[in-house]
Amino acid sequence: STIKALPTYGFVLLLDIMFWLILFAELVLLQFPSCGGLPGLWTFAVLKIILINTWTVYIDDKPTPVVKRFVTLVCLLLPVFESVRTLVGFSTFNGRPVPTLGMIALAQISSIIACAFWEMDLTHGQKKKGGQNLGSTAVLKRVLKYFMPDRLYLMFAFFFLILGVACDAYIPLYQGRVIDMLRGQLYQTHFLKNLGWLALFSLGSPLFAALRGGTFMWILSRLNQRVKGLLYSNLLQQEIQFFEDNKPGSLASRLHSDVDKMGKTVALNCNLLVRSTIKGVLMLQLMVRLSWQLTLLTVVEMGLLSLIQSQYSVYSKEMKEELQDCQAENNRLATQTLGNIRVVRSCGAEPYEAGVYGRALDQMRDLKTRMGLYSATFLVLRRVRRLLNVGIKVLILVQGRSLISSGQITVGDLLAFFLYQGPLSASIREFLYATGEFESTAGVIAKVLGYLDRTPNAKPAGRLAPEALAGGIRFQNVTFAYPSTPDKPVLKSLSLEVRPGKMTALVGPSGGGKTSCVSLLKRLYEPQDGQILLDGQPLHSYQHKYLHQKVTLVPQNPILFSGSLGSNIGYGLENCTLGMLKEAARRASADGFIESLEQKYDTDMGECGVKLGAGQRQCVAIARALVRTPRVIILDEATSSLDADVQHAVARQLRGQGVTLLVVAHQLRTVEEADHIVFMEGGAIVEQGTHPELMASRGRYHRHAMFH
Ligand SMILES: Nc1ncnc2c1ncn2[C@@H]1O[C@H](COP(=O)(O)OP(=O)(O)OP(=O)(O)O)[C@@H](O)[C@H]1O
Repeated sequence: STIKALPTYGFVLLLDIMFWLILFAELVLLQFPSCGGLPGLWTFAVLKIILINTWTVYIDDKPTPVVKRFVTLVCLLLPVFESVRTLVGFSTFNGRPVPTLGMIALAQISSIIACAFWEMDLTHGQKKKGGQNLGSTAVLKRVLKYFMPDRLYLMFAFFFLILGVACDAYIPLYQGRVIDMLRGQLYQTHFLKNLGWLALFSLGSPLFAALRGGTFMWILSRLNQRVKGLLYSNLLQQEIQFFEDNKPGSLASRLHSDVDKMGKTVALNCNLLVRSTIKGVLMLQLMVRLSWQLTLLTVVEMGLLSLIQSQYSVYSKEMKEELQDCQAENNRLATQTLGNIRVVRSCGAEPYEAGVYGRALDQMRDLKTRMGLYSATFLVLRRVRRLLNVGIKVLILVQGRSLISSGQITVGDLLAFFLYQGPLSASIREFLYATGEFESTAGVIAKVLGYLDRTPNAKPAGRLAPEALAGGIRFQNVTFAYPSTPDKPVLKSLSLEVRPGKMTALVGPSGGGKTSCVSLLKRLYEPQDGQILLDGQPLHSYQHKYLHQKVTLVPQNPILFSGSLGSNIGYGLENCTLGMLKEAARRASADGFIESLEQKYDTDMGECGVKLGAGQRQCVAIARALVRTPRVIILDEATSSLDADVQHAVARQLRGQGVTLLVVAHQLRTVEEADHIVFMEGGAIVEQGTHPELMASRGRYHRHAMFH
């Protein structure tokens, strides 16, 4: 699209030149002394935008937004530049009829460079999850959105940045002037004034740099806090499968190091980009004022240098990464083989392993040869560049000498010119570094943005939260496969009724689908077909918090968090009193051992969690479920570690509450008393009834009971 739009860009530049020529001609013909200062320049720019935008339609039916941006940039760059200069008090524009030809050319070249960077996107596009392409410009725009709440502070930061850069840019100019005065070339009356400016700029430069740096750091810390908070709460909303696909370690690294990297890259590189661009343009303009011929020579030399340097940096970075990967792979190969030497030996695979390692070494050798070739070529180019540099310096001196002798510039001007060369090349390097650096981290940033934007792959929770809940559950033709194995349904058109206030048991061999039913009931996954009803309403129509408070799960291996034992029982509940904790612990038969602990409910689980036995942990988990005053309690092998007496005491307690009990068990002894027993195998219900009924029918349940 860029190539296709080239004639349009050319047309825009031609129109711009044509308008300037018309302006020059009119001023000469009508004998106007100026174009009307800044207001005139702005009016002229706005007129140009309207006319050029209207006329580009003749050459391009549908000009892209980039073309429109280009038109705006070409037209507005000069008035903006002159306005800023007038604001900081350095404009000489008011004294001139119109900007010089050099300035107009500079504005056009800057616009071309800026648009080229923007449109080329400088990226190869980063693949977003779902195959969507997210280029680095889009990434940058997205990240800038997160800076928006701090836009006022950002304005301050950029204000300090511009002031600092302006000070930096004017220091060499005044150094040259002061030197001229020392040589008596300029009027001595100006000496103190120029010295004052020099001192002011020299003081302003570090002061504004410090203010700019401090403000940026502060904005950055606020951005990190904001993005991490948003990312963390969005991660917590994701469906369970997401956490199976993305390991906690990688998510934590996204949350911490990648968000830090994102903020740092964008803030520091925007800072560098703006600083180097403004500084570069300001210095170029001052250099053009000193001598456009010398500037042209310098720009040619620096362009070549930057091109060579940036190409080499890109290649060397890519190859270093390739080398690191190659080394890691070789390391892995050697460790794997040497670590499993018994298997290698017993399979007689030594020659095979030696061959594999040999091929990996060949790859490494080829890579190192390529690296050597590149660095040798770069060395030659650097020598050539050094020669070029000396040649151009000699040309500048020769040209400078003739300009001095013709009185066009002073010795101070020539000195100032040389003083500008170093900072200008540093600005170009900074600019290239910033764009390269941003490009290399665009992938990391795109990933963070992908997580920030991710919407959970589950039905959103509803608003139902009835005061009274009977606790009846019905599975209606539920078909379910785990998202990681979509072709392998673990529940096949399952229909099941769990009566309110009764005890229902799910039994059957391992892998039959019992835990999957429980997971669906807790909405950890969504069924692909059919629905699950709670008191006649689909599960997803209940409020998220309400559902998990009324339907509680006690897993076989409960997880206790660090913190006090009390906070573990009341986990996730606001306004949970000690009385409520004690009552829940009593009903879960956990009060006995808790009271024996030195700090009772304040005992720190970080230290003590590991000391609790499996049975005690299960009691804490049952208390955690009971403190929520649930209407449905799911016990997934939840009392397997309790001794028989405690098991019966807990079961009696729970049955006496009138709550619905859904018990998953391997040991049939624990479910003999259940009101209803469902035998599951291969994701379907094979048999159901009471214990005596099922035993009498002598089917699968009976056979299973014989072995358990
Ligand atoms: N997260 C998962 N991803 C993919 N498949 C799973 C997942 N969890 C369980 N499965 C599979 O689903 C099937 C049913 O497992 P489920 O845990 O529901 O059976 P179960 O009857 O509870 O067995 P157990 O008594 O051993 O816990 C099994 O084949 C299992 O391999």
